[in-house]
Order: sequence, then structure tokens, then C-alpha cells
Amino acid sequence: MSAPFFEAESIAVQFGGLKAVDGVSFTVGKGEVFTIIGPNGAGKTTVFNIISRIYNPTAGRVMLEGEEITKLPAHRVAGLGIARTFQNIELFEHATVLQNLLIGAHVHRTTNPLAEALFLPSVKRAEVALREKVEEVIDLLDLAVHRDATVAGLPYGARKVVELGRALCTRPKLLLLDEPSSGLNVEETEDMAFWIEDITRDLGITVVMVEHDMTLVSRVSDRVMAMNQGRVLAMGSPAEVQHHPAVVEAYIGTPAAAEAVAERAAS
Ligand SMILES: Nc1ncnc2c1ncn2[C@@H]1O[C@H](COP(=O)(O)OP(=O)(O)OP(=O)(O)O)[C@@H](O)[C@H]1O
Repeated sequence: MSAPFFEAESIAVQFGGLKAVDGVSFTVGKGEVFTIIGPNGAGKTTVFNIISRIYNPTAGRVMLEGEEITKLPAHRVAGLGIARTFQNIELFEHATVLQNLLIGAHVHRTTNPLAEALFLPSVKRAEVALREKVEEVIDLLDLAVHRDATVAGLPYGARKVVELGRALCTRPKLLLLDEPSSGLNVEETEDMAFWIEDITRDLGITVVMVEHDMTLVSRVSDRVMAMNQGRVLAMGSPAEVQHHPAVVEAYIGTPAAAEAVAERAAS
């Protein structure tokens, strides 16, 4: 049997006495949208920080296409095709949208510094290819109107899309989205759902997402994993996980509240 596209195997991180992530295992298939939900402090972002190598796990393994990446430096993980967005947008605020996207695209730069200093034809060709890639992302995410705007001057919703674009410019195989709808209004969240669907369907990118908005989760996710206090509570389809008794109790609070959330998601 071939290895899963992505696998986290019994990963754990401890901060002092706190088990922030405690033996979490999951696999993600190629092209899937896999979403991690859970109340504040459940350990969701810590799982992302283990995958993108911001934290060293105290136990467990992380595998991408059968290759162990648990101990690789963060830049090597990016080079292998894992990109992410952050809960609190991380962009170069005083650079333009285009400059931010070009920085993302430069992850795959293959030319050497001497060739660049001499601006050899190989460098020129590489730059043209990068610009083409960036223009594709600008088209895909309707960012042309903001191309030369400074990020700091953009509305919050547009900055979230630029951050998504910067991640896409790295040409990821696996995209980690940390709360893509946070801070967005209903209309912007709807747009974000479209972008996520386009990214998976048209570009074949696999998405692992942390998200609180259950309407967005139900719409775009193939499978959902619920966490609480560093552990996995349930895994399955969005509806299965939403109605799982442990999730209802830990995440949503009461069965009546869960019903209300489920009805809202279905409407
Ligand atoms: N660098 C750190 N040092 C100490 N404790 C940390 C650190 N990072 C996270 N924690 C703690 O680990 C636990 C899990 O945090 P994490 O940010 O992963 O939760 P989360 O599920 O993403 O929450 P939220 O939905 O609020 O973002 C929390 O109790 C948090 O305070």
C-alpha cells in the first residue's frame, strides 16, 4: 500500500507542564481539504507549528509523501512544498502586493548569486517565469486592482487574500490555512470558500485548515478532526464530527447549540 500524502503520527508538544498537543495522529489524502476544529487552546495552531517546523515535537513523526520531515529546518519544509497562512496575517506591510507575492515566489529560485549579480540570461528567464507564476495567482484571486497598493493601506479582507496569494506563489503541494475566515465579514468568508474550492479543484493543492466558522468548515471540508486539550476527540465527515457527543460537549457546549449550528450550516 502506498504511503498517505501526509501523515502526522502520535505528535506531541509540551510547554512546561502543559501538554499542548498530546499524541495526535491523522492522515490527509492528496487533494483533500482536511479541517481541524476545537475550542480556544485545543492545540490546533500548535499542530500547524509542528508541521511547519516552528516547534520541535517532543514525540511523534510527520511525513510528507512517505518522507519524514519531522526534524527538517523550516526553509527545507517550504522547499518541499508546504506553505501556510497565519491567524494574524504575516506580510511585509510596507511593501506592495506585487512585492509580497514575488517574495513568496522566490522560495523556488534556482539561480546562484553570481549569475544574479551579472544578470545572466538564465536569471532573466527565471525572473520571467516567476513573474508569470505571480500573474497567474493575481488573476486567480482577483488581485489586479491591488497589485501596486501597499499592504498596510489595504482593508483587512484584502490582506487575507494577499496572504493566501503569497502562500500560493510558493507553488505548494500542501497548504496550511490558519483560520482563513477570522476577521472577515459574511461576504468575504463566502469569497474565501470559493478561493479554497478553486485552489483544491483547479490547482490540485491539498489543504489542511484550522477554522472556527462551521458554515465554511461544512462547505469546503472533506474530513474534519475535532481536538480538545491537545487530544483528538473525533474524526470524520463535517456532519459526523459536528454531531459527535464529545464534540458537542467540549466544543459547542450543549446539544441545542449544536443543533442550531448544524441548521445554520445546512441552510
Ligand atoms: N509557545 C508557547 N508557550 C507556552 N504555551 C503555549 C505556546 N504555544 C501554545 N501554548 C499553549 O498551548 C495550548 C494550545 O495552544 P494553541 O494555540 O495550539 O491552541 P488553538 O487550538 O490554536 O487555540 P485558538 O483557537 O485560540 O487559536 C494553549 O494552552 C496555549 O496557551
